[in-house]
Amino acid sequence: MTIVEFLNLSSADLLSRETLSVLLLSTISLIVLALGLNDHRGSRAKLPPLVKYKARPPRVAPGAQMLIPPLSIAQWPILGSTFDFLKDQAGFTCAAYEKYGSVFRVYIRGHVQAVVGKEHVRDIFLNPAFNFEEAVKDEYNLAEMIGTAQTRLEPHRLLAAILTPHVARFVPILSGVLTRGFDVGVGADLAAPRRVDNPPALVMDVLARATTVCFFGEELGTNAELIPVYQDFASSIGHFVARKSPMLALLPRVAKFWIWVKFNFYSPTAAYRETLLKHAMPIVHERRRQMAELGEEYERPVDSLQAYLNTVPPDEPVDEMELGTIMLVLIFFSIHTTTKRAIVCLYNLAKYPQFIEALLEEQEDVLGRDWADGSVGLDQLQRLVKLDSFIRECLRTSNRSIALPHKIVGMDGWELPGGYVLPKGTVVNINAEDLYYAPELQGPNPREFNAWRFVGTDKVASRIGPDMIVFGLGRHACPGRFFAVHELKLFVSLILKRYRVSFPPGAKPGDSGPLVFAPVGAAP
Ligand code: HEM
Repeated sequence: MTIVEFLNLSSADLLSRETLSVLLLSTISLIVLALGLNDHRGSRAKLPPLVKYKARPPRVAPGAQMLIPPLSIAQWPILGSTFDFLKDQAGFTCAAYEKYGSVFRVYIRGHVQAVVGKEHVRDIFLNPAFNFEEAVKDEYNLAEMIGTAQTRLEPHRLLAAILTPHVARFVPILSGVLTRGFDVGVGADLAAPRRVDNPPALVMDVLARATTVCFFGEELGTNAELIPVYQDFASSIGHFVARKSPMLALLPRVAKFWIWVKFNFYSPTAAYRETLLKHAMPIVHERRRQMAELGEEYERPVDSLQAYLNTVPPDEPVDEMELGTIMLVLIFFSIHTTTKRAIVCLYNLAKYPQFIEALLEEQEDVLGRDWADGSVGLDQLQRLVKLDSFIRECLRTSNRSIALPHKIVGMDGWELPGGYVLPKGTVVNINAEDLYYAPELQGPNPREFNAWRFVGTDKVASRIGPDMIVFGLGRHACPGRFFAVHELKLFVSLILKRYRVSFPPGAKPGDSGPLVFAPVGAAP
């Protein structure tokens, strides 16, 4: 939620059950605050910008100064710098960097947290002393929220078994379903330009169907009762994870308690799982019946659901809790993440039309003209190098400024240049501005959107490294990134093939708002 959205909350929002409940919890929290029992060590009175660290001194090399890094500007009680940060994330982060250097602390969204520059990325992602799950556990327990805590499922291993090996076979399926999605969402035989008022909703609809057809097959992927589950599950969890309510955003302890109450007494996850299973189980039974009856003769569907069923011994029943959770895991990690980046690609096509001609030329050279029906293959997608660079540039330029928190768990204190020490338990974020706009990592003029920035380099869109952490890095790096990039490539290719996207007359080019889809040939 931006500050503008916060200030524009209607009285209905303010009187909503959630806000009122949170207000009550907030009052309790304020009393706790007043008693000094919280850990918001951000107020000026308690923590001057640069202090000697005294309590529980961490182990440091002999002679090293024991300094914790400075706390950034504009501190308010409880709010810290939250609103300044939300108002202009990039400006706030760059100003703090300018003032304090590569390591500083911020007091945002109810926590004092550290922010470090690009030179520390490897440490944070590759050193097991830093832990992502522990960082977010202060606020919520994702495994409990999406249900994996009640099963033996490990998302990384799961995808290695039921998604990654099948990605090549999903490519033609994706192109077919995406084509149909655009037929419905924008129009199959568009004769004149059409204004789309809510492009993000269109993108979500098109991608949710395409993704879930690959995961669960045609019938479940296009099931009208399940489409809202695919679209809403992640945001229903994200509402809590991102702490969208202003009260939740500012009071992490209250938020944690609220999430605990919500997920222990009226878990939305259980309801979503039940709806999924209601539709999935008859299909599962039918597939297993045919597997048993026809054996090798059975033409097994190409989807992740079938890949999972192949692992269940024929004489054992399918564990419904496990299957339902697998479906939720796939939905949770894939749809919103990919949709968000597809929306960025869409608006960038409208903002930077100068790149379109070359993208189209490449498309016709590599794919020919009649590929959209599902005849495209993975090898062809891999030859779309200009498109790949365009997508990586979209990924590079669309990140949160302070991102990917990890908690120091495996050492008493982390020593940094300048004599600073971050004690065990500190949550450390990456300064994404420093990383994504450093010429030594990204090439010349990093603030400029250059679609061909990565052409002729080995930096493909799915390649992670200390210069690209949009998919994380190290042990927990996103296992769905190859699938996601293929999907983005097909999504952009289809738009290029069929439409010219622009902002409505008089509208300022930006990252949101209505767009005009003109059929190719009728473009202005
Ligand atoms: C553009 C789209 C996507 C983005 C930006 C993205 C980003 C991320 C990030 C940042 C992480 C955390 C990495 C870390 O902790 O180091 C992650 C983890 C994960 N992603 Fe993605 N992701 C995307 C698409 C997908 C898709 C399509 C799937 C397929 C289901 C997927 C499945 C997962 C899973 C299962 C994890 C957890 C891995 C673990 O905990 O070991 N993601 N993703």
